[in-house]
Amino acid sequence: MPLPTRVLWAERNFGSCTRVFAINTRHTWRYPLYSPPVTQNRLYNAYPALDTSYIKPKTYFGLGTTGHVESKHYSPKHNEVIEFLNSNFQFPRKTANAEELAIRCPKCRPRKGTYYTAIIRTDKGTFKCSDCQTVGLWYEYTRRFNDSELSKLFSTIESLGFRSNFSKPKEEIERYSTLMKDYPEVIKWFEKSKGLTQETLEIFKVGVAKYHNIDPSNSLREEFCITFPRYAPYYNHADQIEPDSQIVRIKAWSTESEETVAFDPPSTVTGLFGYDLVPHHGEEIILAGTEFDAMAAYQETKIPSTCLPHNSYQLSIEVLPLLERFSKIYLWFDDDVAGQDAAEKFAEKLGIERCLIVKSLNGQLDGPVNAQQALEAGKDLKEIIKSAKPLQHEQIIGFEWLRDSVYRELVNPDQVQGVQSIDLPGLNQVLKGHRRGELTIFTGTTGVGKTTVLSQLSLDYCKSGVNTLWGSFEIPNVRLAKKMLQQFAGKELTKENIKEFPIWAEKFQQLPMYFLKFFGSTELTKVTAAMEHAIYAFDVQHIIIDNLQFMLAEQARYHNDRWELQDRTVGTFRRIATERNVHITLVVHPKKDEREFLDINSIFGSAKVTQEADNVVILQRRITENGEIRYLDIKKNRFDGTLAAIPFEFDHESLKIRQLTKLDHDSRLKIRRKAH
Ligand SMILES: Nc1ncnc2c1ncn2[C@@H]1O[C@H](COP(=O)(O)OP(=O)(O)OP(=O)(O)O)[C@@H](O)[C@H]1O
Repeated sequence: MPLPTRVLWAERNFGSCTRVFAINTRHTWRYPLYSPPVTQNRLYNAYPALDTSYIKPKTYFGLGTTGHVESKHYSPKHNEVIEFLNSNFQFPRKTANAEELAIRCPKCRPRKGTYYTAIIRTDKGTFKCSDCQTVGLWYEYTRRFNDSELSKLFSTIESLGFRSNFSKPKEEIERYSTLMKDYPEVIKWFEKSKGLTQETLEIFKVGVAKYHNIDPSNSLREEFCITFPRYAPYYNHADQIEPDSQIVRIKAWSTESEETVAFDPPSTVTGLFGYDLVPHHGEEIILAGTEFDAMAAYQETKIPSTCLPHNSYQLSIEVLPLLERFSKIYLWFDDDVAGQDAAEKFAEKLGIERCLIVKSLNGQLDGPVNAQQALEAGKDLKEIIKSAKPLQHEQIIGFEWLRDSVYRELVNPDQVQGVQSIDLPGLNQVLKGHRRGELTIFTGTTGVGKTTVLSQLSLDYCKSGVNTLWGSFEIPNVRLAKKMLQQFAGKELTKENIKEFPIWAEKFQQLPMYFLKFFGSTELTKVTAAMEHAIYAFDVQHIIIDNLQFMLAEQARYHNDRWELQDRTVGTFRRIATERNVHITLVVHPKKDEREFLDINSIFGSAKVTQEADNVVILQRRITENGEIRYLDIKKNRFDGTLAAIPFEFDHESLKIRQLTKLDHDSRLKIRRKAH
């Protein structure tokens, strides 16, 4: 398809995706070709024949951020309405009248039945909703669209790197599924251990390929992998109504280590597993936890099924537009504490009136906890899905929900305790785990290693699926990310081994780790707005603020104002932690204190700081004749009161700390005592 006019673009990195402002030069840059801005992939989807000579990358033209069509009297050009609807994943539907399309109303969301209650004229862009009776011009349609939550741009959060193209030619990627038939042993494995048929694998275009396993515990070798493709709608020509589908991302999963080896490309792109199976007029979909669950659910119920795009409970903003068209969404995650928490959170995000929560246990005390296990155990998945229920309103709780939740907590005490640290098992013994909804105050003298330890710990939890947001107000993100990458790789990356950098970086990029772009003194309202957005857009569960003093620097004129501001800030973080159910770790410097060991009163500010906290951790340094010993000293633990100091040593190569065994610790102290 020829490009209608010259197009320039301005590219900016927003969160985990690159957004492209496409600007139609024929209209003297008055409005972007797409409104709101589209991702690079979407621009290419719409214009596969896009000539790169038309494009001036990485230039920001300073248009209004959402790029509204400016005039009320503007009438859309030929095909502009369809292109706009398609590029914003509106999935318009044909009607008896060739000039009219059925669309979702930009204003209302009907409580029952289909969402496609509005009609839009393809030539004028005027629309009318039969449900709420709203009538509007094209200008109003685009404006409502731009004002919606989904289209708000986000410029305060970044993730690392952004390779968004495949590592191999697309034709090769598309061939993966055809290779599966040459591996009967793999097909048999799916049948025997997962209960999934060859037909299901073919329907979902599951394939095989070799990918590098770059997990730190494995050598950097290629592994035989199962490939699960993610599909996105694709439009071949400007007036196409029913889209085709194309592969936009591959998840490579090793049968040997039973873990995800790679995402190709690593950066998040709009696309979902099995999305190509949804009929154009489809009204319902099952959103399961993993590909195995999605395939099991589809195989038994024949309802189109997909799964979460990442390996954690994260429903990122990129895929939300793909789910907007459905009036019924079944959320089928593990029937345990974490899975049901996620189901409730996602139901709120997607709209509780259209979500039904599926519980595999179905009130049973034990048994299979997800769709794939239910299939393997010979359960009737159709019956399970029939008993799915909507989320209760948050202020009205039914006894049945309470009963299930209490039961889940009783049988999964470890999950209630929180995510366990792999690097520092001693911390699990004291704090019992990393829980949502808590506020941790972290302190220690200058240069004792606060950032280093928090970087390692946050990485540790993030690897276990805790979506994390870092607010580093003292050191720039690049330096923090470099430290984190070194800890992740377990070694220093230098000029000599720079070849390994892309491999580690790509693996790192797949972690749900985000960074606030702020640096130095920043207003609290700006920080909290960015935190709120990250919680919504990336399902962030852990936020680290390093540190309070740098964030508030020079914002208060007098000493007392400073304390008042600090108290107010801590109070606000406390409220966000509780209300939004996220763990906030706040680094606070101690008062000037020369004593060898700090205590809870050494923390800068008023007593409110430690009163508001659920946990207080002090990084201590004890000088001995045999060098020094550092400790993670837990001074407050609201969960169960256990307090202890965990001694550790530091490895300069990996920048990681390692807990000292009791023997090591005692022998170091003994030398000290002997010396006295
Ligand atoms: N346990 C340790 N032993 C020796 N060196 C360490 C240890 N932990 C961190 N370091 C090194 O000390 C330096 C300072 O560490 P870091 O920035 O983590 O300290 P901090 O307490 O956050 O500092 P600040 O008070 O300035 O915020 C870094 O170069 C780091 O590699």
